[in-house]
Amino acid sequence: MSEERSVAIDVRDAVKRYGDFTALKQISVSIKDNEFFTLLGPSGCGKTTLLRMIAGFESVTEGEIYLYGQEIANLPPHQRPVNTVFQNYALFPHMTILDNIGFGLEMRGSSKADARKRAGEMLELVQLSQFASRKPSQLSGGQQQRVALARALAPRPKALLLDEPLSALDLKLRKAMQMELKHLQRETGITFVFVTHDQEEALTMSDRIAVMSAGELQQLGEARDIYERPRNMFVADFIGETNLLDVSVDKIVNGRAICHLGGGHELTCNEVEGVGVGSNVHMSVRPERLFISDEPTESESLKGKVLENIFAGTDITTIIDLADGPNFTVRTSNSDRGNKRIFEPGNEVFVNMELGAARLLVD
Ligand SMILES: Nc1ncnc2c1ncn2[C@@H]1O[C@H](COP(=O)(O)OP(=O)(O)OP(=O)(O)O)[C@@H](O)[C@H]1O
Repeated sequence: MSEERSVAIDVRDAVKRYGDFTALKQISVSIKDNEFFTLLGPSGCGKTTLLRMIAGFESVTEGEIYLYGQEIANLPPHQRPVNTVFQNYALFPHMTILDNIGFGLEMRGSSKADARKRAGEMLELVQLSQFASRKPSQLSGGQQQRVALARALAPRPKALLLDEPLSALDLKLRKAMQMELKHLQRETGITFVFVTHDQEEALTMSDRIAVMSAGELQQLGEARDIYERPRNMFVADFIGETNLLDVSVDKIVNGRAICHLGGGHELTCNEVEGVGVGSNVHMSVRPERLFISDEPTESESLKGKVLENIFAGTDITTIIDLADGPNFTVRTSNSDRGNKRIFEPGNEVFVNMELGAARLLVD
């Protein structure tokens, strides 16, 4: 992703209070032009509130929001250069698909002819031209969602705000729509701000992700960075699966922290500012970054015993018990199984990982 992109939406120290309750605590994020940006977090973390503040459906208690350089506190929703797609589509049931898209354009001052022309183009974009004269109830859930997208894109917003737009769809359709949305964003070059509580969806679709919990920003970065270098316990645990262990820092050598896991086992982790020798902290290592062997194969190697194997189609999950230490979950892909021995319960083995796979977490 190019770094020169200009800032589309700039949220500066935004606070949202509902009476005594603080739903957002000083959030700052800069969303770039043409970016697929995701607000990710569990239910109640404040992501919808932030999206609604950008859209203009909620006031900002403190702080500022700039859209393309313009402070928008006093701008009503319909005057902001953004449009929103809601979870429940909110299509007009008595209107045809074409009219559903054209209606909003006419409300904004387009002539009937222009509105119909633009609506037709939008239906083509979402590949629903053949359904132009149907009513929403005559379409599937996925098709209705595409109509909602076409309608939101029709007035040429600079940014599209999407509030859990795929959550009403079944898993298969949802996966297909994830790809479609991603393509649509690339094709139109419009900034997408996408809200979801589904970490896999966020990782699949986003250029960058802001992970939120309890009204606070936990980490902001590219999908891969967030997955591979989670900053804290919350992010490591919320995104993907991980081995989350209690460790104590024994030594700091050349910018690396040598950590004790119990039972005499040691691992080398990254050094973290503010975490000194003697600190009791948490460590995360992803199951797919671990390899099992009967001899140590990497500099980071821990001795243990296989407890069980769980077959899950594409991969096998193995639980390894370190003598007097914690358990590790190891994921071995089935695709390269020919090259890898599958160890049986009771086998004495080593759990190996590259230097850098184990990450210390700040809290
Ligand atoms: N109008 C309101 N009055 C009082 N509290 C509110 C109001 N709207 C939202 N909240 C609270 O603010 C917090 C954040 O809500 P928000 O809808 O932004 O969460 P969310 O992360 O989008 O969750 P979900 O995924 O469940 O939609 C929640 O605790 C919610 O109860």
